Amino acid sequence: MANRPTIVLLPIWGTGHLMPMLEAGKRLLARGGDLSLTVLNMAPPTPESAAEVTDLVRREEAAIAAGQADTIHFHNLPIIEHPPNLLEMDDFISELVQLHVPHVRDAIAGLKSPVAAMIIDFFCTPVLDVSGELGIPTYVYFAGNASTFALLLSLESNKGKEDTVDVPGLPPVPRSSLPSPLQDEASKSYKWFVYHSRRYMEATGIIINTAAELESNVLAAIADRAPPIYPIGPVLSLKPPADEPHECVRWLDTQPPASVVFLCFGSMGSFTAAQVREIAEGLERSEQRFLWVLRSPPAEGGMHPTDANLEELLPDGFLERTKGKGMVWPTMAPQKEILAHVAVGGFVTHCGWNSVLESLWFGVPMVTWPLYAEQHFNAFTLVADLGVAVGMKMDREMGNWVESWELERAVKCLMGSSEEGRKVREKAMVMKVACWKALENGGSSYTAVQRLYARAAGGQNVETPSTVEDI
Ligand SMILES: O=c1ccn([C@@H]2O[C@H](COP(=O)(O)OP(=O)(O)O[C@H]3O[C@H](CO)[C@@H](O)[C@H](O)[C@H]3O)[C@@H](O)[C@H]2O)c(=O)[nH]1
Repeated sequence: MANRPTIVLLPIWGTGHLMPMLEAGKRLLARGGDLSLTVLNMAPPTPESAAEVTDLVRREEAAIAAGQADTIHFHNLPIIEHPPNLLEMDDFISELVQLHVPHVRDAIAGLKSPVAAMIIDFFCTPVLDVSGELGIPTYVYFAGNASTFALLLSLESNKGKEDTVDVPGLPPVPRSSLPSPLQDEASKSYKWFVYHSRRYMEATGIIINTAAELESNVLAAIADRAPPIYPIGPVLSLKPPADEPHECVRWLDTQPPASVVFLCFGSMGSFTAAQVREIAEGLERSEQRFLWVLRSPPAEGGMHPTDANLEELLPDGFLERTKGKGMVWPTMAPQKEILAHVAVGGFVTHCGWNSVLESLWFGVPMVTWPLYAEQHFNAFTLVADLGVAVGMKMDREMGNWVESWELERAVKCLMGSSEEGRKVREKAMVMKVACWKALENGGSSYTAVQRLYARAAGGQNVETPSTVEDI
């Protein structure tokens, strides 16, 4: 049907942002109603991220053709000249979004369908000018967790604080755990985040990829300081297992239950050759079984990690000595399938929020190795608040350097018989149950999607609890 009302999604590129927003949109569609989604795609700034987005859109379009025809439309925004690549990543994204504002206005004006609502990425707040002008209810989609949202809301009240900062619902947060852009209050990135956090207040609602049970203290503490919050997660894009299992999965099939520690560092994580050697030594000494996704730093001028040359990087004889007990995989791996495998007992992660949710979904406890973005802050909350991870000592000034003995200690602690490891494993299982329940019919996230649908799409006959405590 050509003119059914549409919900416009405005994601930024990158798997960690685009996929969860699309999945959230699909959850709204799944609630029925005569509704479609229109995804406005900004041109990604690098060939790698462009390939990633093209691939994703192609797969989605194939799926739509196979059954969901006519409900999701992809609309490419015009290619614009990028701001200089020398900017910090967060500045770059915010400035790029700002340059897109007139094109978003034109794209919406050109739509044949009436726009019921917009859902925009949390970097896209300049677009609130357009939705305000056109009178379109607009929701901010927060792809990170509620704790990070609460941190952004409290930026200005924490200005000038030296050792720790106060985030509603959390224990005092050491400044050293703040995301890098928020450590320097004079920086442009910091100012951009203050800008975004002020503009969140103009949104019709805030959708967060979390479950009420995961971050109940934080959600309760910010309920009256923000527009209505919809914790609808975990929003994961889980696919049925491939017909032909991946090589990593086949290798896991040969390992005992809960015996393997999995190491993987997101879409952008990579290490220097010296750090790779340190990891190898730590893993070998830990005597734990492992599956290690190892990627090398980006090529000059690039932003994405490259495939690793294992022969060059790993210590002499490492692969031979760890044969049968360890596997090193030199490129992206199917992380969700791996975390779902019964042989996996622990996860050394960069603490990207999607990776954390995927780990909790499968009840896998973690060791934290944050690298960039808000990951140091996530690591703090995973250890100090949620209790689902073992922390590691690292030198942030030295590119998040971790000594081999520290990795050895943390991995043994997570996988072995220590009291700390036992508690962390137990808590991860509790969170797994909470996450699954949240998505069940009547669960907290299920109900939050109902509330959102009722408001954003004008759905009928749905229960509408009015506060976070109600869900
Ligand atoms: O070899 C790999 C590596 C990654 N993934 C997947 O890629 C996604 C990675 O997402 P995430 O863990 O969130 O990491 P980033 O891609 O680094 O995500 C960015 O966006 C997140 C959400 O805002 C933030 O929490 C992160 O800090 C930020 O870096 C996950 O679904 C992984 O399963 C794979 O499947 N295979």
